[in-house]
Amino acid sequence: MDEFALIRMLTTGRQPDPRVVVDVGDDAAVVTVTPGKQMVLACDAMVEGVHFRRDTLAPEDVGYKILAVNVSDVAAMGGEPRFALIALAPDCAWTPDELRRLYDGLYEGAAAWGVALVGGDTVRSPGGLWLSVTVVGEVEAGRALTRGAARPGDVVFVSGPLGLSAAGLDLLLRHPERADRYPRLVAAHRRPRPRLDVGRLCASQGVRCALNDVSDGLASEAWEIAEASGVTVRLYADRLPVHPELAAYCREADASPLDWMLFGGEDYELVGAVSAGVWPALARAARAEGVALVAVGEVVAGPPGVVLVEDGRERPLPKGGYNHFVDEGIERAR
Ligand SMILES: Nc1ncnc2c1ncn2[C@@H]1O[C@H](COP(=O)(O)OP(=O)(O)OP(=O)(O)O)[C@@H](O)[C@H]1O
Ligand SMILES: Cc1ncc(C[n+]2csc(CCOP(=O)(O)O)c2C)c(N)n1
Ligand SMILES: [Mg+2]
Ligand SMILES: [Mg+2]
Ligand SMILES: [Mg+2]
Repeated sequence: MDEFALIRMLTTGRQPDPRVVVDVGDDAAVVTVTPGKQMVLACDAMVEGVHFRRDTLAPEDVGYKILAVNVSDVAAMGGEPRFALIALAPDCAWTPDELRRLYDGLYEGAAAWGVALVGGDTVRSPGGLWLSVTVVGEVEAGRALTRGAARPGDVVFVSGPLGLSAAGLDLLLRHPERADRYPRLVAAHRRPRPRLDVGRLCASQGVRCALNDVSDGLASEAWEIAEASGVTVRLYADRLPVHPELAAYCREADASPLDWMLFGGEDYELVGAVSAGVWPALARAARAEGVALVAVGEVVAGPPGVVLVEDGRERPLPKGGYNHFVDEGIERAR
């Protein structure tokens, strides 16, 4: 199948979207934006062998996940996703049918999150699949939630349990025969759920709120907030919500839930900070929508960084977590 036939196969047969003025098929897409809103733009890539392997994600999961991780960044700004472009570079081991299945996952996510896929690029990779999505979202002017908005006295919260995706990956790589026993761990890894509900809730309160999505691990994302805000973030180990499946798998695998919760990554939950005065109303508003925000720490004045309180003792937490060049050796090779 040649390049043009492949693009046609992957992109035809969709319902027209009234927001899209010029769709796939021209030099660029043209779309309608909402007057008075600001655009939110994010771009995240996934690479075979780095973000997934053929035995950890099915083609449908790869398509779903590349959109989910991009939508998650829009959620972390308090925005709503609208449009997406995808650059796709398969090697010759990927069949047209597998790429079609990848697009099935992509379109499933697009329908779930209100995203119109308006274009992309298709090139050949010399080895392994590489793909990158650019997502365009919108937020009410002046309402975007940044990493730099945390202040001493704030409550630090998370939108749900952490460490599930990393434990799910460990399970899929080391004990695939046990995967059926841990459906939540596997789902967290293969089908992350971007927290648009939480991002929108935080933005709708009209209050100062720092927000970040957890892609590299809670420790790393809390560090990002601490550095951008010029504050110290204090986390309490015993306040981090431990999912029962994570606890059960850790008992079986003789692993530490805390390590996965702090450093595992790919959670795509949100971590935020709001003033202690605002926190009860935010938590109540979330509960009314069926969302359990969990207070896991506080912001204090001090050098930018993160500290962890465990068994009554406080210690500095390194900016550990997933880091492409540290893990893959560029940093070490210097
Ligand atoms: N090659 C690049 N050129 C320009 N800007 C970049 C580049 N790579 C990343 N950025 C920008 O750097 C900032 C941080 O990017 P980063 O990828 O760390 O955040 P993230 O997407 O939230 O995290 P993750 O990729 O782990 O999900 C973003 O503003 C991003 O757009
Ligand atoms: C096969 C395989 N090995 C390792 C991992 C773990 N992993 C890869 S990238 C990343 C952080 C998020 O990516 P980014 O920072 O690029 O957004 C994590 C935790 C995986 N998913 N699959
Ligand atoms: Mg990124
Ligand atoms: Mg992010
Ligand atoms: Mg990252």
